[in-house]
Amino acid sequence: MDGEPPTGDPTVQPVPDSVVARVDAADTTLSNPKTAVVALGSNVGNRLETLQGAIDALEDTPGVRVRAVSPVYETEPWGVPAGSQPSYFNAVLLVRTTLPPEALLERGHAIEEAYHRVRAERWGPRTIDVDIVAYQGVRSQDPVLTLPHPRAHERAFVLVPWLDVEPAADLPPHGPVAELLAAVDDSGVRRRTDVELRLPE
Ligand SMILES: Nc1ncnc2c1ncn2[C@@H]1O[C@H](COP(=O)(O)OP(=O)(O)OP(=O)(O)O)[C@@H](O)[C@H]1O
Ligand SMILES: Nc1nc2c(c(=O)[nH]1)N=C(CO)CN2
Repeated sequence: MDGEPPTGDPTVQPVPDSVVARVDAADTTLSNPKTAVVALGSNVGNRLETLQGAIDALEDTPGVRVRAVSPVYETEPWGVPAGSQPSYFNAVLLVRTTLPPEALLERGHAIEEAYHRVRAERWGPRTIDVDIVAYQGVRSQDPVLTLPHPRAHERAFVLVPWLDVEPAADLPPHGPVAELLAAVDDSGVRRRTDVELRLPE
């Protein structure tokens, strides 16, 4: 018959090159997880339970594995007048993920919503804050997702727990986290040895 493919199976259509390229690119992402640094903070409600809930929710996300969880630090609110807010619990996680950075941020926002975080004022009190501190070598100036996080280098409440889980950490373009830490005031960052966050099984 006219037009019959030479292979003999008339149902097999050739796959366009553009589709093959897209599928191959997706496969590379899936088999090539990246490391991201995620900072958590909470200063409203049961801070420890909320941080643990956020860790568990991240672990339950397809394409995300929580690899390391820092100790818990009780920290003085940064960027607001002294005494105007309750103290925070802060922690930092290392995650391995096949999600692109934007999808990881979206997941962080969904977790914030699940904890009824209210965005009323800049740096206002919150049940949970999920920040992407860094995503394996990615640099972005996009205000929706700036990478690395544009204020991480000046925040002892991020640098101290980050160094715990990654002693050789580096924060481009600022430099080694250990050196950055030496340059900031960490007097308001106290380790809470009486409480602990669990790495999900
Ligand atoms: N690396 C990042 N991690 C998380 N959010 C980011 C990042 N870069 C940009 N953003 C954007 O910042 C916006 C405000 O975030 P959020 O309300 O958590 O700020 P904040 O925690 O009060 O302050 P800060 O950004 O100083 O930590 C978010 O809607 C998000 O799109
Ligand atoms: N101690 C402390 N201060 C903050 C924190 C935080 O997590 N911990 N988060 C802020 C906005 O992201 C602003 N100030």
